Amino acid sequence: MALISVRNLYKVFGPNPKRVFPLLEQGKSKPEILKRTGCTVAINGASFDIEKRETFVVMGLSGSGKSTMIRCLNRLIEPTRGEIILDGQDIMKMDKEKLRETRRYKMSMVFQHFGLLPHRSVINNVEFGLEIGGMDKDERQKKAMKAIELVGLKGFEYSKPAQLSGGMQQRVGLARALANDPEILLMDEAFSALDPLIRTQMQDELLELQAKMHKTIIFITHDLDEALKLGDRIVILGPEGRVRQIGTPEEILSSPADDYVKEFVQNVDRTKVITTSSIMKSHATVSYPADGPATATRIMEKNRLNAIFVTDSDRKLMGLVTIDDAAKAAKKGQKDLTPIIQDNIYTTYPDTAISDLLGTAVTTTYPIAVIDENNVFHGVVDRGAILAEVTIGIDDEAAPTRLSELNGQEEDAETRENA
Ligand SMILES: Nc1ncnc2c1ncn2[C@@H]1O[C@H](COP(=O)(O)OP(=O)(O)OP(=O)(O)O)[C@@H](O)[C@H]1O
Repeated sequence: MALISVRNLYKVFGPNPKRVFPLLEQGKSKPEILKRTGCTVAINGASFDIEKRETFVVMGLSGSGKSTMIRCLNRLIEPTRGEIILDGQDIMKMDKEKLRETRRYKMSMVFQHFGLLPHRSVINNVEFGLEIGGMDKDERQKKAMKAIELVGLKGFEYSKPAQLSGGMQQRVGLARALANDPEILLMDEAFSALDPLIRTQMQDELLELQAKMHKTIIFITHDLDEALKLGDRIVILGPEGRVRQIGTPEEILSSPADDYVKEFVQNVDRTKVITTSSIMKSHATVSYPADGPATATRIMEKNRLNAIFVTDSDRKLMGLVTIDDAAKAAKKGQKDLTPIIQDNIYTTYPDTAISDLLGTAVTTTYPIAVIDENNVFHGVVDRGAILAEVTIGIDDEAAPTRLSELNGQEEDAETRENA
């Protein structure tokens, strides 16, 4: 079951927002509705599920409703209509006390501009929420220290925010959100105010932290690269506050739902996002010690292969034999594959980005074997599939031309001139 389930969520800002719904049903646009009613449709019928422990990115251009969306999830902004179910409980129906408890213990927020109290030290900032919640001093300081260590700020606990760089201030913001160990982190453009280098570093650190913490993270950004890097799944909001697509980075890049998303993603370097698993193919193997050179030769001939991978009885990859070696060994009557197994072959993992395979792809003669962390063989990626991914979307106007075509064109020109 999803941790958070959002159904038909609407937020309309302005006087008497309910009168906007008939206009929405008639398909009136956001600017038209604003003109006619003075109301702004910020979220227009959004539905999605957020799974436990995933990083769910809400992505869209300025004004598409991202901040409104994340604030509706904890009702910092009161939705106009819809349902938000958190762990089986309807947030829309919670009374003030229950809502306060949910905000305090279940979800914490990290803001773009850090939101730190300037006169308080790092540790006092981090423990602030716990203090408000009435936790005693020893316990809250212990929790705050743990969070400070987690974000790599040990040694700075008694500094004031103004003494820290932007990246460090945002670490304090993150530590403050983590201090009460909430299940859900709401991060609103949390890295957008940082210099590009620091921003990249914080993204990497968040990925590392998340690998240890396994929180459910809802991360808002207007930056597609950031969304693709951090998101397990991404929801793309259109300018009219509608959900345009929900999917993994690979799904969004490979099959954009409409022209809006297509335009969004067209300049992204796909090879950095698409991973080996999406272009992996199955490949014939022989099993050691059951199969010998004669079987290997037969399978290669049947499948028109010049080499075949060898696995042990647990499908662990041992190496590869070529058809020449296998045929020679079979002719000599050898039964054992061992002397002809080559183990100087290339391997990769299912989650490796295709861009990391390019160098190998142009040098190796054989497909690259895809294995998991236990060395179990899953399939192969070949040069053709890698190049196909790299060349998608490349404008081929200046591509090489066949010599015969060039000659043909000259002949045509001559014929025209003579005519
Ligand atoms: N308090 C408000 N009153 C009226 N309109 C609002 C209010 N807050 C947001 N809006 C409008 O709602 C729409 C969505 O705004 P929102 O801030 O959620 O978008 P966003 O995607 O987060 O944009 P940005 O990245 O610029 O913050 C916009 O058209 C905005 O002008």
